[in-house]
Amino acid sequence: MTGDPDGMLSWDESVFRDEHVFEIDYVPETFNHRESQVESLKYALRPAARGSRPLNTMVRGPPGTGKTTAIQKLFGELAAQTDVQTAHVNCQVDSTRYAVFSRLFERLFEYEPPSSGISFKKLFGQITDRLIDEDEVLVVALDDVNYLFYENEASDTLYSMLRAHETHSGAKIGVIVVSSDLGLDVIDELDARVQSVFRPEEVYFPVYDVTEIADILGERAARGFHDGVLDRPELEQVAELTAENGDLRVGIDLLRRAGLNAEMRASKTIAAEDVDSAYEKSKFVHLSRSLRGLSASERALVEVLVDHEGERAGDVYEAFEAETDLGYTRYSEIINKLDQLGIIDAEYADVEGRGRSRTLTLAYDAEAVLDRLE
Ligand SMILES: Nc1ncnc2c1ncn2[C@@H]1O[C@H](COP(=O)(O)OP(=O)(O)OP(=O)(O)O)[C@@H](O)[C@H]1O
Repeated sequence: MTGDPDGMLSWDESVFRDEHVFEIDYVPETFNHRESQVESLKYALRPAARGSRPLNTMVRGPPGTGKTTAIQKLFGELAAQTDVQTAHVNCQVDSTRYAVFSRLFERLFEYEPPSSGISFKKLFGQITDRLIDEDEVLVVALDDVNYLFYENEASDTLYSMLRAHETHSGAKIGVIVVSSDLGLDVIDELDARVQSVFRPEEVYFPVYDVTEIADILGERAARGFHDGVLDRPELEQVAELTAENGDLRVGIDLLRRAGLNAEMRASKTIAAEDVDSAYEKSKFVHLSRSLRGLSASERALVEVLVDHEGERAGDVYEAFEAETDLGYTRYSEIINKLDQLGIIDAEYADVEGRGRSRTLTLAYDAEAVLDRLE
């Protein structure tokens, strides 16, 4: 970087060489520290490259541990080197069986199924016919599959997919289910009829340790910042804060925000204070992501809770009903989902004279939640 020697940025300078590398959808060039997981996935997928049905796989691990990235990388390789069809479905967005299969249709045919709505049976038939006619193998990654469980759609979705080769002879579909909800026992929560046909290979993605985090983020910083912008002590500071949370996304967001903070001070280098103040926002990346996927009524409950923290579920319901007109059953389902997502805590407590009742609290600072709902 050129400029005056006092370490100040001039108007036409930036600490960023390429800010895009800090964005959420950026697929990194190098993907270290996940060698054994990638090997296991390759082993499961290898039959597909030979034209056979791949082994079904269950990928588990906390948020931000590289699960999606590993699959994207392997799908990219399959697309470049084989005829295998791959489909990555984000179940946070497509959270019903119909939506999932619409996405598969779109992937294979390169246009959306008719919006007038065709029956599931027909949609499914068109997908399998296509695979049989073209003699293609399809690998489906159901990413964030926990969302299908929250909507009670997981068993139906998997059952159709796993039995495709029986119901439509010759259709070869393999599935990779990906869950970052460690409280969810995927197999246990499926219906018995699904359990009897689903014996997946298991691949676990543990959190990265602080050394691995520093290595990965150091590499990202070298691509994203100009030389000399981020020194070792600040990189280590970022790595330690990230390790506290375990989600690599926190670290990537932290790098970008710390860079912006340095620029705000017109400084050519990131200082410890830039990292500290960035962390006040970056530590909430997970919350932001969870909130983004919520429906209007789910958001409404979060909003109601901001004013009714710590109250009993029955009392909170009155305020919720006034906002949404929804019944108690749906209300209970929403509580369960928000609890599983870690946005709220719903804990049973004994209430005098009224038996056991759930008390609802936000799992995060109310102000941080409100900021991110807007
Ligand atoms: N080994 C790695 N090398 C480089 N970047 C990585 C690595 N692992 C993860 N990342 C980056 O961290 C971020 C989160 O990774 P990813 O989305 O793959 O996590 P995930 O485990 O799928 O998370 P979630 O369960 O929340 O969906 C991504 O931006 C990705 O680029």
